[in-house]
Amino acid sequence: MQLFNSCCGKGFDGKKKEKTEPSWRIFSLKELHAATNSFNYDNKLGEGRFGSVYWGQLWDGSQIAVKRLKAWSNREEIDFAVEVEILARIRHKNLLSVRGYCAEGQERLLVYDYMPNLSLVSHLHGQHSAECLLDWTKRMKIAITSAQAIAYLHHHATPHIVHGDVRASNVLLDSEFEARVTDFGYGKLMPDDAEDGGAAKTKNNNAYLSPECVASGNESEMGDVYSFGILLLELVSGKRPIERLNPTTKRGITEWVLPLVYERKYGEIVDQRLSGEHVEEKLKKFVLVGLICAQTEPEKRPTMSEVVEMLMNESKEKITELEANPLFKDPCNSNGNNREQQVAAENSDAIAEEKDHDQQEQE
Ligand SMILES: Nc1ncnc2c1ncn2[C@@H]1O[C@H](COP(=O)(O)OP(=O)(O)OP(=O)(O)O)[C@@H](O)[C@H]1O
Repeated sequence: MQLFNSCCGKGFDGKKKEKTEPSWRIFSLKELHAATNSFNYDNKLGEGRFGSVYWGQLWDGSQIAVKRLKAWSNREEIDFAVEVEILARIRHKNLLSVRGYCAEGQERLLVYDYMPNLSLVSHLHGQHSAECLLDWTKRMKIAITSAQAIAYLHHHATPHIVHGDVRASNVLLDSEFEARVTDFGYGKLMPDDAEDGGAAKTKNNNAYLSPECVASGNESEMGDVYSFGILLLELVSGKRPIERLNPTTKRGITEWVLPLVYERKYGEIVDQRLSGEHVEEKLKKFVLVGLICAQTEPEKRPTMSEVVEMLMNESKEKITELEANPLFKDPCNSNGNNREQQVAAENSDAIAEEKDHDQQEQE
């Protein structure tokens, strides 16, 4: 606890913080009760696996989102404090880091800045989806900035952090529709004995989870890359990561996108709500990068830094290079080509036979 008190009112790194960046601190339960109208139902923003999130307003007028964790029981308090401190140290303009916490009695609460444009999922599939506020330019910006945030976690944060839960509901949007990736590093923070621990996570997170992560239950950087690939395809197409085709059949987004890429039908992949405002070359690049990230074999996936580089690279040669990846060659079509060659060969044999036959008749 000493650790936290010594940090109150200052950034951890001791550098002068910008005015817009609120300082880290411990909140009292009383203060959070006052801010959220005693966790009133009307203040509730939603509910995740680890608890409910409430909108609140502090005495200085600033708006916060308070995550009230459930099932906090047996762990030592210092574990919570230490883990929260580690996460709160991680600062990047496209990450939504925890702003403070409250640990009183059985209550454990995490405090964040309130994001007025809520989550990406609410714009793609939820309450804001009909308004279509996310135009093509905003989507590209969200893709690049969320990739940068995850790359920062993987390659620059100390310690390096595996997000472990990359998905559209964890990409929040600020007033400028800039991405703020949140809920990173929860694997360590959340208690092992939480009533809906690992199993529920695997179940709920299924659509974004890499095959190796489903098999082993272990999170990894390559697993984050896979999840990001799914997120990218979702962002471009506006489709859910898994679609139910009928009561018994489901289809993953890659299963739908890949055949369209084989036929180079990118225009059928893009979200039809965007009514043609996309740039063809950029659309192609985002789709190809999404699929390259969401490959089954983890060793074939790029790192998140490479993903950022690919998304930002404007050269046409790079797109041609991406498109030449064997992943985008239709295995059936190559059989089809063989078949075409076979049919052509059979036809030329038949023509030759016909010629022979004609010649014989003339003789
Ligand atoms: N800082 C915030 N500002 C605005 N809305 C928020 C904020 N944090 C969370 N929310 C909203 O609160 C709801 C619950 O969030 P929470 O992170 O608990 O769950 P989730 O991300 O939907 O699911 P999971 O916990 O399974 O990852 C979501 O709809 C989310 O958009």
